[in-house]
Amino acid sequence: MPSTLALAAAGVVAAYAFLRALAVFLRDPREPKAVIGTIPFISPLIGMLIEKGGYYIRLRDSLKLPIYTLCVPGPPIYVVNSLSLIQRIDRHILTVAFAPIQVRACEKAMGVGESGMAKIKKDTLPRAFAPAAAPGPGLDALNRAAVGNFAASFDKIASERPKSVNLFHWIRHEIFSATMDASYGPHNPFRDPKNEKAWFEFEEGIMALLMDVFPGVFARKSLKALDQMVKEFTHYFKGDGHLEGSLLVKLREKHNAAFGLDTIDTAHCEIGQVAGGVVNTAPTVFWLVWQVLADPVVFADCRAEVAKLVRTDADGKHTIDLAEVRTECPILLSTWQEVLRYHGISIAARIVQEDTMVDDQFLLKKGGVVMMPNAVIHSDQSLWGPTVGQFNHKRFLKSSAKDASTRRPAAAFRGFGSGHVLCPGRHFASTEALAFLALVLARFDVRPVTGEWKEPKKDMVMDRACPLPKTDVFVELRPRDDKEWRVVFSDTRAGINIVAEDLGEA
Ligand code: HEM
Repeated sequence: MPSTLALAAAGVVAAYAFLRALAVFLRDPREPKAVIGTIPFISPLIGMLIEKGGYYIRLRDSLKLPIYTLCVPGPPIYVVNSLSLIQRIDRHILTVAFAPIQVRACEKAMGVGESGMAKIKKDTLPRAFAPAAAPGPGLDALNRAAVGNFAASFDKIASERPKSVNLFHWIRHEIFSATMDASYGPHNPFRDPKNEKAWFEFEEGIMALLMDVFPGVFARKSLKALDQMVKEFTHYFKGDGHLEGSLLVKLREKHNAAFGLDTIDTAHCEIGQVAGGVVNTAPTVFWLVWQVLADPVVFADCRAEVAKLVRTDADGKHTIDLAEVRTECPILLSTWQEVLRYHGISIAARIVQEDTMVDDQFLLKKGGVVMMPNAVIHSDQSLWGPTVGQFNHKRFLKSSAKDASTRRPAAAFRGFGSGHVLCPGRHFASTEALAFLALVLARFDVRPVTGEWKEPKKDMVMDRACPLPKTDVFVELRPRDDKEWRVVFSDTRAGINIVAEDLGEA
């Protein structure tokens, strides 16, 4: 009689053989090579959940493949490692599409109702606000309002001298309140701290809502916060608050109405716009500020550049025009771009709409998910040269172009996406980030409370452009002088051109 142990062992072996065979036989041989892992279907899932963005770097280094298939329960996931292959996949706009991701976000994360979803699924979503965020008067007005918000907040902090803050929480609050005020104007619902609190509660559960696995259990707080914010936005739009808001919000409302969405669905959709406006900017600005403050060389270069923007009257009053960060601060700009390259972890995801052959070489099957992790491209030595692993704040300076050790091919920089999915908020966010940094450097001496700058561990979350800090960094903000500061933002109608498409190199 076989022992229970032997029976159990035989069962495990049979189950293993079955799963492995399933993983192999369910595939078409023309699909990219499969990663099955030690436990078929489960190992890749565990890698994705535990290592998050770091998993794809590890697989890139161990597999050395241009593209591979992660065999997980459900549709296959195709992960792309090669920049040239990404560019070729990008051409299949209709069959390897971004729109289904947006549709899923509307339904699962923003909670748009049935009738709204029927309209959204039928037609493609309008890219309503791109003109308001492109270089021009609309963008200038938006950045001017955000900068005005920073200036008022910095005056207040200076009066509370010296003030200790949790660096990430402080930056997240400043970016959030400036961006919301600039977007929604005097009736901005987030001026009420209870709504700002609701936003941060919602934000934590976005991934759980998108995954749609028992959201009532795993994202309960987020769903409650969503309800509260939808009520506030419904009130905002019904009361015509948007008519006093930015061009951005006015255009969005107009397009939603033309699209046939009612006020409640518009309020739901607006939650996605808030997410677009802040979830990536806050952590990216955190790493920018961290990188500049923690490295004495970067700090000295950036502060010297900002000092040139400050004009001081005979009575000691300072004036700074923060529109000049776009045109007069090449080192700040290069540092920003290097932060997006070095720390960036965005993953561009697309859904395969019908079987698609890429270059007669790789089959992407209908229903599959294509993932293109930026960190994989941004850390590829064959693209960036031997210094790829180093943070070099001058990498993107025009004068560094001749330095063979710091290559920087324009198309390999994917911090704001590329091709037909290019971030429309890139000029706004870049200007906002540099203006914030310039103001910190001009107005405060910032010291870590522990006496030393220690890099926080990174949470490589999959729904942000940069990692979230896992540990707190407390700093003391000490005003550099007692003088009055006049912060302005002149109309220059300039943009911040760092992606290949803006540089005319795409
Ligand atoms: C540092 C800040 C930001 C970063 C790093 C960032 C990054 C990105 C990236 C990488 C993509 C492409 C995603 C993909 O290929 O799947 C994207 C798309 C997008 N971003 Fe941003 N973003 C930032 C700020 C903003 C802001 C401030 C807004 C809105 C005002 C915004 C709105 C959007 C929208 C709507 C899309 C989708 C574009 C489309 O439909 O084609 N982003 N962003």
